[in-house]
Amino acid sequence: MDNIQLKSISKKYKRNVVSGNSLEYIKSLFKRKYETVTAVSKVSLTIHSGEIIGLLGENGAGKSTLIKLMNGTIKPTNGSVNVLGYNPFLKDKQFLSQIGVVMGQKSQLWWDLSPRETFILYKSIYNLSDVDFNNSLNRLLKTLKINNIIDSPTRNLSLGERMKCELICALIHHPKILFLDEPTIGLDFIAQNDIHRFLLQYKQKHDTTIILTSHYMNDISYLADRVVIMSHGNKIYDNPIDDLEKITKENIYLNFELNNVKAVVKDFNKNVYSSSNHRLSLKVPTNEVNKYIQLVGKLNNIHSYALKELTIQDILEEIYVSGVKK
Ligand SMILES: Nc1ncnc2c1ncn2[C@@H]1O[C@H](COP(=O)(O)OP(=O)(O)OP(=O)(O)O)[C@@H](O)[C@H]1O
Repeated sequence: MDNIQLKSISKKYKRNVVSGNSLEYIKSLFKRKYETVTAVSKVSLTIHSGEIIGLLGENGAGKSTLIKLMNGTIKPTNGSVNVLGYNPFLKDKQFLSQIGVVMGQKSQLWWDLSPRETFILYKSIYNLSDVDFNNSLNRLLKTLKINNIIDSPTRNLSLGERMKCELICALIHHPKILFLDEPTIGLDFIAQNDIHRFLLQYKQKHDTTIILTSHYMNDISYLADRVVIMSHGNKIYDNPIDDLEKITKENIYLNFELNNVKAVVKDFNKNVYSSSNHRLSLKVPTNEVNKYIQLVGKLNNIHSYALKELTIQDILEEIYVSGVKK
């Protein structure tokens, strides 16, 4: 079943423009000049129930704007958005009760309240019965293992503890869709892993649709069923993670130590992954490794070579970087 349908949506923002010199700046206080920024351009996307979508892209690529369009925070300039049968921007109560949102850079916890007190506020916002609230909270606390901290003021908690509490706020009412905008930002490796494990476990149990943005490739490669890459407001890639897995098996890095990389590099232009004075890394089809060793050996004296398997992160980085350069 489709949960989210975006049809050719665009979002343009008006941005105030001020030139560098101070006279222009003072003038602009009286007569403002604007430019139009296209944050999202004609994006179509269908997301099915229970999918985890990993949204990737450089800074300013349009990821947060896309999430805000899906959860109704902003209205598209063009195109249509349908989430669970609703126009999200109309903020129907029924719609809001079926989504949860975590914006990694914006807290939904009250700084001077304890997390438990904040959870109780959410209980009344979502109109949960005592039984539903207590069952849901106890289950979430048990899986996230943070029983011991939820009665301290939020300001005293670590970033990792706060993020786990943010997840409770977003999930206390069992939403069908969870929007996560950089949920692991600033977290150490252990806290990141805790969040990964929790999200996978939660999704398996509740079949929740999850839309996740992150700059950490391991968030995406560990969690996502499907990867969508944005660049300059456009969707440049949209494929299942299994496709990426296949590419990692079909290709391999062949790393050489050579006398003179320059003498070789031009003949392998499209295979070159990286090069320096004495090191050359080629990306080659896995079943043609011997052919490439022989070809390089004919052009230069090979000191040594080694093979390195590709990871999903390598492929994602490549697509991501080529999109940014365009
Ligand atoms: N409220 C706004 N007013 C004007 N411009 C905006 C507004 N919000 C976003 N933009 C611009 O739209 C573009 C896309 O921004 P967006 O926040 O969606 O990118 P992002 O991919 O989430 O970036 P990041 O990874 O840095 O969070 C950027 O150029 C940004 O400056």
